[in-house]
Formats: sequence, C-alpha cells, structure tokens
Amino acid sequence: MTTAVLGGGLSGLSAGYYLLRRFGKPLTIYEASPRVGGWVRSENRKDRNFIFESGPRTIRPVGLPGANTLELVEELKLEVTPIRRSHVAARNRMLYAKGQLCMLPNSPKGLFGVLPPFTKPLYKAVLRDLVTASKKAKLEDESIYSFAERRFGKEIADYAISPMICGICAGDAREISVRFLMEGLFEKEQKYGGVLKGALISRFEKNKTKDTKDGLFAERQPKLYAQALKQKWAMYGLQGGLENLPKAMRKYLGERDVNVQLSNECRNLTFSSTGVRMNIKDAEVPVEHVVSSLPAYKLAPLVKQQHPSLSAQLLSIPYVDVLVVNMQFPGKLLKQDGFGLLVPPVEKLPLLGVIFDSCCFDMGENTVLTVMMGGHWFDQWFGDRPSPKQILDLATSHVQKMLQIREEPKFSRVHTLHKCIPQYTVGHKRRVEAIRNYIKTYKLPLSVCGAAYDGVGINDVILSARRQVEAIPLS
Ligand SMILES: C=Cc1c2[nH]c(c1C)Cc1[nH]c(c(CCC(=O)O)c1C)Cc1[nH]c(c(C)c1CCC(=O)O)Cc1[nH]c(c(C)c1C=C)C2
Repeated sequence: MTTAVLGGGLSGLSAGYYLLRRFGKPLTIYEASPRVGGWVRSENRKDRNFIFESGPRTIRPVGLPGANTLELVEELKLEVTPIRRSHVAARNRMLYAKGQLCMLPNSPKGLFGVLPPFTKPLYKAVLRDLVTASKKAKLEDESIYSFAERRFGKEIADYAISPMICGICAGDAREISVRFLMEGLFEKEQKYGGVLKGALISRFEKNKTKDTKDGLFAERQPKLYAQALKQKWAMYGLQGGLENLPKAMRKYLGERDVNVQLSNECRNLTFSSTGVRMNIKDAEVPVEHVVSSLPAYKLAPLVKQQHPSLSAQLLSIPYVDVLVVNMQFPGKLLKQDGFGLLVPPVEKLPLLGVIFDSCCFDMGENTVLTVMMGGHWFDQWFGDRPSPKQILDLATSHVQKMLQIREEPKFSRVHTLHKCIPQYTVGHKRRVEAIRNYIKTYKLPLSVCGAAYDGVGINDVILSARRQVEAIPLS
C-alpha cells in the first residue's frame, strides 16, 4: 500500500514509524516547515550547561500510553534522564495564590491540615462528594469546572482544578470538558451518584484488565517501561533535550528510505475510490491512504472542496496561543525547589505558570525557568501584540515578585506559539466521534491523529498515531 503522512511533528513522525512497520514503503512524510518536531524544540546551550525548551520537556511513564512511548525511546536507543518519585521535582508543585507561594499536598497526610490557599482541610471536599446527591437527569458532558464545583465545592474548582487545566492545556476549566481529564470519575458519578461511592463500588467489580495488556505488547513489555516501574520514575527527559526524540525518529525513518520532505505543504486533498490525490507544490501526488497529523484547523481547508461538512467539524475544535519565555540566571536563586508553580485564573495575573527547569534536570550552577502566558486569556492580556521586550519584561517582573528574585535573566528567549494547544471543550468526544464516523461512512482513505483528537500529551499523540495506523483497513 502506498501511504503518506501530513505533518512532521511528533504525531506525524510516529505515524510514519508505525506505517513503515505495518505497510512498509513507499512512504512519504510531508512537513510544511523546514524542520521536524513541531512544538518540540530544544535549544541546547552546551557552552553554558543549560537547555531552553519551548515545548514539552518531560514525559510521564504512566500506563499504556507511557509504556508505548518508552518502547519507541528504546527502539531509537535514546538516553533518558529519569526523575524518580522521590525527586524534589516530582514531589513539589506549587500555586501562586493570594500573594504567596503555596505548596500543593503531595501525600494523603496533606489532606488533613489547612493548606493555603485553601481555607478548609481538603478531606472536607471528599466528604462533600460523599453526601452530595448527583443530578437526577444524567449528563452527557459538562465542564470540568462545573463538575468539580458540584462534587467538591468552589474552592477546589478555583484553586485545584482550574490551575491544573492551565498546566495541561492553557485552557479555561469553565469551558473544558470533564471528559478531558476526569472521564472515569465523571462516569462513576453518573452511574453511582458520587465519585467516592463509585470508586469504592467499582473496586469490587471484576474484569479489570491491566492496562498495558491490551495487545500492544504481545511479546514482552518494553524493557525501559519495566525499568521505569521498578525504579519508580515519575517522569523522564532526554539527554540533550526533548527535541532529540523527533530528530532520532527522522534519522531512523531516513535510514530506512522513508522520504521525509521538509518545506513541502499539501494544499488540497481529492479523494476517489482508489485513493487520494495530494496537491503538493503544483504537482498531484497519488497515494492509497493518507494519515493527517495536522492540527484540525489546518486539515479543514484541504478537505473543504469535496467535504465541506467534514471541514466545518474540524474547524469546530478551538486552539489557543501560548507565550513561552525561557530565562537563565547565573547561580542557584530558588528558595523552594520543585517542578514549578501554577497561577489559578481567579488571581487574574497574566501568567499561567512557571516551570523550574533547573530543578527537573541538572543544569549546573544555573537557575533556568520557563514562564508560560496567554492560553485562553491570550487576547485579554496580549491582544495588542506587545513586543518580545515587553513580554520578557512582564514575565521577569512577575517571576521576580513571585520567587523573590532580584536578578535580571542573563539569557532569555521569547516564543509565541500560535494555535499550539487544542481545547477539548464540552462535547469534544462527540465531535471527534463525528469526524471519524464521517470518514468511515464516506470510506475516505484518510486517518486523523495527533493532539486535536486523542489527548494533548506526548504519550497521547504517539499512541494516537499507532492506533490510527493499526485501524487502517487492509485493501
Ligand atoms: C502553565 C502552563 C503549562 C505547563 N505545562 C503545559 C502547559 C500548557 C503543557 C502540559 N503539561 C502537561 C501536559 C500533558 C502531557 C503529560 O505530560 O501528561 C501538557 C500538554 C502535564 C501536566 N502538567 C501539570 C499537570 C498537573 C499535568 C498532568 C499530568 C501530571 O500530573 O503530571 C502541572 C504543570 N504544568 C505546568 C506547570 C508549571 C505545572 C505545575 C506546577 C506548565
């Protein structure tokens, strides 16, 4: 079967990897920009012993998606930097709220004291869930904010759930679907009338399958995954920066004669009963099946001519812009180490959060921070398009205040990531089902994978590519 992939980010390269494994060649990956990796970008300042990441920097080795990524990392022979559960970066996560830095609880003991910014012990929120009846009419979906507020109270919704949503998708918890992060809890509540009640009852239910045993690893669990479990990794990075993952994938594919075409954008797709014709640089390239890893809004115009309603469905998945500011300060300046801090949206500050890179990874005598701003609130704070200098100054002044740092950063970078994170707003699951059902109904030789559909994390997009490739019908 002749196949092609649209997009050379992590999901596109992964689709290429799994297509090669399943169908062999010929296989071409088309990437519009001059590089692979998409949002994954590392600036490795070996001379100064630090790395600036403008995208993700850590991966969680959790469950089937985590095991799947580690299988790939193992195959590519990449050097990992594990962060164990006992590491300070795994244990300490903070909020900046009510004018102070607040440590989030990291053990069950933390549920019993009163920890700012909360005004009551957290176990009371759990009790509230136990005594609160669920809505009579069953819900198909709702916002994660309204779910958390109904079950656990407004304080949890404002100071736990809302910042967590910022820290994953830079989104507003009042718009994001509960199914994005808490599908299991939501369904338990809908079925049993309460989250805790549901969790307790379902513990007694049988037929629980271990989630790494779903046929993906028929022969053996990936060795690295077994190691991650044994050594209790909470997360890991890659030596030299996370961009070494897409770089290694490109090398791997290139060495096996997969054609990775950079600066080559597909402008239109025309489907027929025998396959699909792709318009690439004024040429028509026919293939039997195409896998799109493009953001939904970029695939939409390519199918609009023949399939306007599919195009409209793709466009209904919203995206947000994020500002990323990397900063390096000489010396160890942090008073409290940890993974970083999140800023709850109720604080009405222009920051989403700050990652303490130099706590996660050894960067010698440097303090390296990544400030994230914008997201759902981008236009509100940055609608008048401030200059990179203004953005850096804003990020610096907030970091100095929050972390009590007097110094100015010595090196810095400002990145505007335009439409970088899809928002799984209420109804997202149904939207994705409708898109895939349309493709199935019209028997289009098209698969869609990537962050728009099956999860926004690195593990999610790699597994999304694998599952979509494995679901391609054999012609
Ligand atoms: C402040 C903004 C952001 C921070 N990270 C991201 C944004 C938008 C992006 C991001 N973070 C996570 C994911 C999911 C993939 C994954 O690795 O599982 C994405 C796309 C993971 C994550 N980060 C935080 C949480 C609670 C999670 C969920 C999984 C987990 O528990 O690890 C918290 C968090 N994110 C940021 C900070 C500063 C922070 C906590 C202090 C930055």
